[in-house]
Amino acid sequence: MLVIKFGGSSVASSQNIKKVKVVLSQKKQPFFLVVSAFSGTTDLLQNAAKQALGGTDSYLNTLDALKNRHFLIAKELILLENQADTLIYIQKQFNQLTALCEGVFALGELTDKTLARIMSFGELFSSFIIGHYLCQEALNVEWINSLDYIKAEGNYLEGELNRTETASLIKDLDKTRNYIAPGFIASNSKGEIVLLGRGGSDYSAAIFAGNLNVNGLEIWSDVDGMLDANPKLVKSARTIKELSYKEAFELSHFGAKVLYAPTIRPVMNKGIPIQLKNTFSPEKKGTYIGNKLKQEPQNSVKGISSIAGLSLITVAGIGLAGIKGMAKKVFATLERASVNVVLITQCCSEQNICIGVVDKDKNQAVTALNEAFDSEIRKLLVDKIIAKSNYSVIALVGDNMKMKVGLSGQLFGALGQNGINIIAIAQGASERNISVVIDTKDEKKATNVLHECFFNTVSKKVHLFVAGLGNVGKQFFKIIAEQKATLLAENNLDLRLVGIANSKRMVLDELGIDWDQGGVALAQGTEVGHFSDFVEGMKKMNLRNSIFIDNTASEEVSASYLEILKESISVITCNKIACSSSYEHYKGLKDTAKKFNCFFNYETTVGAALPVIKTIQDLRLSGDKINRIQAVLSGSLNFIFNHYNSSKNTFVEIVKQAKEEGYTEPNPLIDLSGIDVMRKILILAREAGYSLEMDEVVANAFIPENCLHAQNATALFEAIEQSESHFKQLYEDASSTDSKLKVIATFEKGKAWVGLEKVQSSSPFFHLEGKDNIVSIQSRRYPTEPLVIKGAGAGAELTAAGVFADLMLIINKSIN
Ligand SMILES: NC(=O)C1=CN([C@@H]2O[C@H](COP(=O)(O)OP(=O)(O)OC[C@H]3O[C@@H](n4cnc5c(N)ncnc54)[C@H](O)[C@@H]3O)[C@@H](O)[C@H]2O)C=CC1
Ligand SMILES: N[C@@H](CC=O)C(=O)O
Repeated sequence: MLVIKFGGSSVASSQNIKKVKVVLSQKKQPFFLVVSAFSGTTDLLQNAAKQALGGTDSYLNTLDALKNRHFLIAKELILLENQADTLIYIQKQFNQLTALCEGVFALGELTDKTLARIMSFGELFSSFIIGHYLCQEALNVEWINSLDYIKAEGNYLEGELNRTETASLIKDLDKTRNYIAPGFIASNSKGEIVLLGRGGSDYSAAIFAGNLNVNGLEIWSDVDGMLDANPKLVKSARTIKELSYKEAFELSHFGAKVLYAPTIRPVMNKGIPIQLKNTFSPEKKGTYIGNKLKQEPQNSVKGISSIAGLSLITVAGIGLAGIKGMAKKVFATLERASVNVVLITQCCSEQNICIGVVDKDKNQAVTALNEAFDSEIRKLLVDKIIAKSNYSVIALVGDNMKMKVGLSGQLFGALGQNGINIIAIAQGASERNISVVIDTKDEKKATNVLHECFFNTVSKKVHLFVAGLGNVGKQFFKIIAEQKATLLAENNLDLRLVGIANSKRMVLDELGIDWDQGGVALAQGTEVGHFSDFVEGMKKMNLRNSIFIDNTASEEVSASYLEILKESISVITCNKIACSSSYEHYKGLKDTAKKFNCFFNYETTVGAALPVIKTIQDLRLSGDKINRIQAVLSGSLNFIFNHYNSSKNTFVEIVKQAKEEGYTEPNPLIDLSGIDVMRKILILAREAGYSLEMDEVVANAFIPENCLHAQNATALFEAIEQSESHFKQLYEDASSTDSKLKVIATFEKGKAWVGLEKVQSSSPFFHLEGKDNIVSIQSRRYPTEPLVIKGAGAGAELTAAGVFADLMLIINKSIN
């Protein structure tokens, strides 16, 4: 014999009940069928009772709607000539139900005993209707009333099973016949109705299964089995194929609603396997729970469960340390107050015991504890006891977690990397469950982080927020659009664009924006008042593995890094403003990134994609000391002076060309004035370990005053045009001595300076072609022959590639 239980959604309509019949008719052995109420019925019955208690007659409408639904389903399933018995039964039961609600209405009183009676009708209706239908379909089932077989005592809404009496009542049932019985309901020794708790139909089925010692228990619902995480939180949650009883218990206890936790014990004791199946996809295997696990689990962690609505109560104080019986007093007090303890932690100093309870119990628990410890509180041995709410518990579950070294480290590391604070930790000696308490606002993020961390078949999502869709920004989008599929296939990485902003608009979309359509999405985005709107949106989304990328030249955007890093969101930038702002701010950004377990990468601020900053950092890390840096750091200025020939073209033509080719800053005055190079040498000096400020960098401007004061690019071009003779003079002075003009930045002995110099063919800078940069570093290890980095140092595509490299560096360090 099999015991088979169908949940509320499986019997929600006549069509669904027909599917149930198909499943049953394929069974090759007798079955004992347990059904839930048609979905939503128990809630409506409870509502009707509460409406009646509230003194409004709206309960009558609720009951009417329920009656009509039950009549309708019965009429759709049962042939006209067979309907009478069923309809009469339903009508009689509804008469009783209505009378009960009228009593509640008249008395203004609703006891648990009455509520249990009212809520018991759903399963009685459903089992009776389905039983008659199955008989009509020749499945030959006998309807029995669970009230006559399952005995429970105590709380009317969540009774405690009387095992002995239940066993003696069930044992005489005939295992060669088919039965149907209502789930959820039992009766006590006085014959009153007692419920088995919400979800109790699973438990009813397990009680029948255990006592009849059947071959198996099947639990059919509208999901494919037990998932490895809550699918409402984790879209990539997958069905677990097999679980031990204990694993299933841990998972169902901690929130996996597909199986009511008490269900496991009655069948586990007899070694009866449980199969979780989907009524709407019966071909799927579902989840097997039992002793005979066929597959060696690949992952030590089988599932991640979570429950919200937890309050933490801390009993703390010097009076707790070393005094025997304090813990006993805490738990005895909570037991007397009927408070269920979800989680306990105590540190070895014994100065505090932290208890997790569900929110609804917190006031009761706090009052009881404060009363019990009144004398200790008065003597200041124990602090006044308070509860803090809005917490969630997340648990990793798996039998094979035992003795797995490093697992907790992985758990804490993954959460820490995403800025998720762990408030309390609990791990049993069985090591089957490690639970952490976190703020509920982080529950979804944490569950996803852990799911990606412990189930390596799931692709890892990286959430990207990008500011700037200009020259560099567009190239960056293009690179990702081209690389996305390869990254997914080869690196299991899903780079998801969840936010874009430019100076005018922004879009935020957790589901992801197409990398090919960034511009289109942005054009339809909302207008941005201030960049802080975008930052607020990022914070609110609170997504795991978040990275912000600044492809702008904006001061406003760069001013937001600190706030972003404090959210544990890494920052990548090619914008030089933040790194060349005050030393204190620059240092603060680096320190904040470390403190909040994230990264601040800005390799492209010097030499575009050339590995200049990384090289200096590595030299220092390995103990080298930088003594001197001499460099050509402006791609655009090198391009301009390499291409300007006063007899063939004008200076303004070349500057315009440099801008068009994407080498200059959005405002080319930043290049021509020397500011861009000053910023760069300042950044390099700081990376070399010197706390220099921008106003300490000495620069000799080579453009005339009228150019220096131009307000925008157009005005600048006009001013340059008017000053052609100045530039011609510069050119001729250099070429008359076979020299070339180079803007050279130098850092030496704690000082930095920038200037236009005439270099001769003997100089290593003489042959620097096109838009190239060169950085020559002298250090303790490279005292005479410098370490030289040379190559193209400007261009949107190269810079975007450098930004992408910074992104992959972060992903490789933190996510993979
Ligand atoms: N072109 C190159 O070779 C290199 C450029 N860079 C840096 O790349 C950055 C970007 O340069 P380009 O792409 O040429 O500039 P661009 O002017 O073409 O694009 C700038 C983008 O930033 C957006 N933006 C401006 N203010 C904003 C704000 N307040 N909020 C949001 N978005 C804002 C603009 O709407 C635009 O989409 C600059 O900081 C530059 O120094 C760094 C290394 C090399
Ligand atoms: N405008 C810059 C671009 C790179 O930082 C330059 O000319 O080098």
